[in-house]
Formats: sequence, C-alpha cells, structure tokens
Amino acid sequence: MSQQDTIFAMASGAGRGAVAVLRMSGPASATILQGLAGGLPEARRASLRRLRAPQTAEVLDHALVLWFPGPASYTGEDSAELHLHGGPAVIAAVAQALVALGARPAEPGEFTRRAFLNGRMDLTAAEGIADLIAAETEAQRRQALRQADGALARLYGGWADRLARLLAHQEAAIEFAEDDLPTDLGDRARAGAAALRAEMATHLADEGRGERLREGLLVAILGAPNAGKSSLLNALAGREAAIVSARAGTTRDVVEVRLDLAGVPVTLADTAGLREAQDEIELEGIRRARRRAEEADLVLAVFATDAPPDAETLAWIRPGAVVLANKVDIAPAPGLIGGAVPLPVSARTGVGLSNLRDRLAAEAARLAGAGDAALLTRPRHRAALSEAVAWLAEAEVAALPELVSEALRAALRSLGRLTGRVGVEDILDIVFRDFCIGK
Ligand SMILES: Nc1nc2c(ncn2[C@@H]2O[C@H](COP(=O)(O)OP(=O)(O)OP(=O)(O)O)[C@@H](O)[C@H]2O)c(=O)[nH]1
Ligand SMILES: [K+]
Ligand SMILES: [Mg+2]
Repeated sequence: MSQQDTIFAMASGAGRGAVAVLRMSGPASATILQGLAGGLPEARRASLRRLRAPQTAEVLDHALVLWFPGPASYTGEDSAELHLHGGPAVIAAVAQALVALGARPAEPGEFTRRAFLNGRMDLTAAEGIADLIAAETEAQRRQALRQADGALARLYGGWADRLARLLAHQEAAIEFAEDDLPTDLGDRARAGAAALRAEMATHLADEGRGERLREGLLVAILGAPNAGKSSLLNALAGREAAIVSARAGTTRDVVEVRLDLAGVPVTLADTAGLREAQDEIELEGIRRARRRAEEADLVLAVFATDAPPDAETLAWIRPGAVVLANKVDIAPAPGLIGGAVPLPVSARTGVGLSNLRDRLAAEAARLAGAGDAALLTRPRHRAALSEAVAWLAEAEVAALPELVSEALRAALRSLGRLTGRVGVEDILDIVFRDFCIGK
C-alpha cells in the first residue's frame, strides 16, 4: 500500500443514484485529472467538464470536477472529486479510464489512513470518521462528530504534551545534574505525574458510557411464560415482531428489535419465558434467555399482575433493573415486587407504556453518555489509558531518577499508541527548547 500510488474510490454509496462521487488522491492526481478532464480546474471550485476516455477520446460523462491541491486536502495529498451521473455503466467507464491513466482502486480506509500518515488527523479522529459514517442515531452522530473533530485528539494530545515535558525535565535533571539547573526538577516531575494521573483516572471512570453509545445498548426482556413479554416488545417496537399467544412457552428464539431511545441505539430482546421446562426446544430457548440477560446492559423484569412473582425473574432484579407489573387492566399492580417499585403497564390497553418509554430513555441516557463531555469510545482507548495511569503511578513511587524517567517514558508510549503520535524526537526538542543548554 505505497503512498506513491494514486488511488480512487466511490465516495458515495453503492447502487444507482442521481449523482455518484468518485474520489482520487495521490501524487499523480493532477496529471490524471488533466488526462481525463482536459485540464486542471480552479482549486476547490466545482467546474463542469467533459470526461474523456484517454485512448479513444470518447466522452464518458459530463461531470462536476473538484480539484484539491495538497496539503490542504482531506488526505493532505493532491486530490480530486468527480461528481458523475450515478449509473453503474458511467462509474465503470470512468473507473476504467482512471486505471488506464495510472490510478488504482483504494483499499478500505485508505484515504483516511493517508490523512493520518500525512498528519491531517490523529488515530482517534480517524476512528471518529469511521463512527460518523456508521452512526445510526443523533447521540451517536454527535459523539462521532466530536471525536472526528479532534475532541479526544486534543485531550490525549494535551496529556501527551504535558507528559513529554515532565519526561524532558526529568531527563534533564539526570543528564545535567551538575549544571546549574533548578534542583527540584525531580519533585516537579513526580507532582506533575500525580496530577496527570488524577485527570486520566477521572476520564476513565465514565462507566463505559462512550463505548456503550458507540456500540448500542442491549436490553433483555425477562419473565415467566405468559407475563406478556412478547406483547410488550411488539408494543414498544410498534409492530408485530414476536408471536403472542395465550399458550405458555410461545417464544423460543430470542426476538430482537432495534429502537432509538433518546438518541441511543437500543437492541431490545424478547426471550423465552423462564420456568422448569421439559421440552428440549423450550429448554434451549430458556438457556438463550439467560445468556442474553447476562450480556444485557439493562434487564426488563416482567411480572403479570394475575400471577404470583416467580422466583427466577425475582432473582434477576438487580440494581438498575426495570421492574414491570403487566396486565394492570385485569388486576392492580402490587406496591413492591422483589423490593422494587414496579411500573404499572398494560401491553393490551397501552396504559403506562409512555411512562415505560420515558423510563427506558432515561436509563439509556444514564448508561450511554449523551452529554457534552468527550468520552472514550473504544476498548483500545481504555486499555492504553489504563496502561498510562499504571506507569504514572509507578513514576510517582520509583526510587531512582532513572526509574522515574523510564516509567514516564512508558506512559508516554501508551499515549503515543493511542493517538499514533509522539516519538523520542519530541522529547529532545523539548529538552533543547526549555533549557538553553548550549554546551
Ligand atoms: N389482559 C391482558 N392480557 C395480556 C397483556 N399482555 C399480554 N397479554 C396476554 O397474555 C398472553 C401471553 O402474552 P405473550 O406476550 O405471548 O407473553 P410472553 O411473556 O411473551 O409469553 P411466552 O413467550 O410464552 O413466555 C397473551 O394471550 C396476551 O394477549 C395485558 O397487558 N393485559
Ligand atoms: K405466551
Ligand atoms: Mg413470548
């Protein structure tokens, strides 16, 4: 995957559309564009051009052509966009012409990879762009845009800068111990490490909200047979997704629907009624129900008001679970079920369903960050930051200046892996910038 290649790809989705956007990037972009469009249009201005096949000069399409000279382009390289008529034959003919002129089809993610390699964005911003493209809901879109816009890059980059400075001071204290540098540099490094560690720890203590928002929440509906689980799923989904019947043990497979709750994408899973079953298919269904409940971010424990609460569903009422008393149209809801105040609902009449939706939206907002703070969004972020925190703790207690230095360097490497930046050269730069050690 040489950066010397000039690459192209469809920037718009597959399939027929009014307009298809083809994007090209790389050192030969200018030559190729000239070969195809008969000249270079003015930079960053949409210009209407005839695109011609290089060998036959046959007109392939009338297209809007945009020319983005590097380095002020998305990839940092010379690049271009062709807004073609969206038919498959047009796209194929222009792609063929681009290949004939020396370009090659891009690998997945290659444009953004080049943007990263050319210093246009750090790794977290590149991930943000991928998330933005995948975003299904408002809260996901906002989080992804923030990240693509560099919110995490600035936070982590700022930490890396501070850390590099601490390390530089610590190294200087070791290297130039006899020179007339301030003598408390070592203490300052430790104090700085402690302050940084506290900030990182606060950022890490987010209960996984950013990651949950990126991935979506899993909510499992649990309860005894005939509690009305499938009826509730259908009511919340607004369609007959699951089979409802008066026969206990109707649902076997897990039935899932996707909901958008306050901007958080939620997979709501209806499951087999929990009981001591004999039937092997039903037993497998119950095993699947329990597995889904284990994986779930939130359990919806459903009880019917016309039956005593069953022991297994009671056992699933854990802190944070939502407890429902269904069928309030035939009997009143008890004040407490398993120590929790149940939400009275009726899947049949619709009573209490809007309360249930509000409650679920509130739980979704609590579990999956939807505020303004820049949250970490990937296990990769958590792992690298936890590692940095551990090394900083090490630096604070290390007995020898060299060991403090080593721990700070390791912490910086963890942050460097996170953002894809920070090398040893940076440290030297800081040493020589901060101290005029002109010897
Ligand atoms: N009166 C009344 N009946 C309800 C209500 N909700 C569900 N039912 C009825 O209760 C029966 C069982 O409903 P389901 O939704 O199939 O219950 P389930 O919990 O999914 O049952 P299994 O899949 O067998 O575990 C059906 O006859 C429903 O019509 C309700 O709020 N009020
Ligand atoms: K049923
Ligand atoms: Mg069911």
